[in-house]
Amino acid sequence: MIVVKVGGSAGIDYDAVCADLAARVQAGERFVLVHGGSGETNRIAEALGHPPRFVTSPSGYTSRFTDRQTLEIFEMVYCGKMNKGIVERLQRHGVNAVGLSGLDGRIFEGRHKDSVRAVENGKVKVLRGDHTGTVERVNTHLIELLLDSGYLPVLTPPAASYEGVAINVDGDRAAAALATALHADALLLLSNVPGLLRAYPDERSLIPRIPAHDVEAYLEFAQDRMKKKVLGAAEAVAGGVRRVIFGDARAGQPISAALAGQGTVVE
Ligand SMILES: Nc1ncnc2c1ncn2[C@@H]1O[C@H](COP(=O)(O)OP(=O)(O)OP(=O)(O)O)[C@@H](O)[C@H]1O
Repeated sequence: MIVVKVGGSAGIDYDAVCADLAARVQAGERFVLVHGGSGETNRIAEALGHPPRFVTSPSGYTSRFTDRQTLEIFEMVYCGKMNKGIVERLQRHGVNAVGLSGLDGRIFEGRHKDSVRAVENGKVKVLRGDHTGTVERVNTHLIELLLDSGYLPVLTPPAASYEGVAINVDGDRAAAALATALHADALLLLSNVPGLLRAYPDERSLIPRIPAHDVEAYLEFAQDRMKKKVLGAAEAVAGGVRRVIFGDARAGQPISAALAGQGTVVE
């Protein structure tokens, strides 16, 4: 079983990802796909007159401040346009994909964090009305039912809070929790970069290997949103996933290339 998370940044080639995935599914491999949608969400939020707001925590992590209106735009894009676009591509390749959010069947569950500490103009502020959280529990029953019946699950945030409220969660860390819960052999985190770069954005500075016991030491190379990927990788290996690969989803056969060892391999 392999969990693939494909991001939502500009430049990702979903046709390439879906064609590669379909061929491998048809050859008999088991996959679950998780996806993001940040680039398109930013674009649509701007167009709807409710531009995105990113906040940076005192420890340096960047996240989307998700008020109710942002959550609804987020759902339109992630669960609607992005999810159905991927399901449609897979269906065209003859794979019976089923698109679900973490809310559906409570696949992804976690605590709702209503307030966030953010550094703005050098000062720490507490912002309320945030619909975010972190996946703490993965309910795999529905996914296993689908897999056992020959469907390919295509999952996306948001998650469900314990009270049943939709919460925006990081897709990379959700995929890491999923890979752990499913005892996956590998977790692929595919995005619009060749892997983890030592000197971002210089693509020649790709870090090819990271020892599994030392992932957190590599957080220093990751800026802003890449930090969550490195954290997700650390969580997955701590959860028993033997291999995590940061791979390139911009062209070619992104899944096969990552499984062949291209990108940054954590093991
Ligand atoms: N050291 C680094 N190596 C590689 N990329 C980095 C590094 N530091 C920061 N980045 C940035 O991290 C980005 C990838 O993270 P991001 O969360 O934007 O992608 P995603 O997974 O495609 O999106 P989504 O949130 O929609 O799932 C890259 O596009 C790059 O700009």
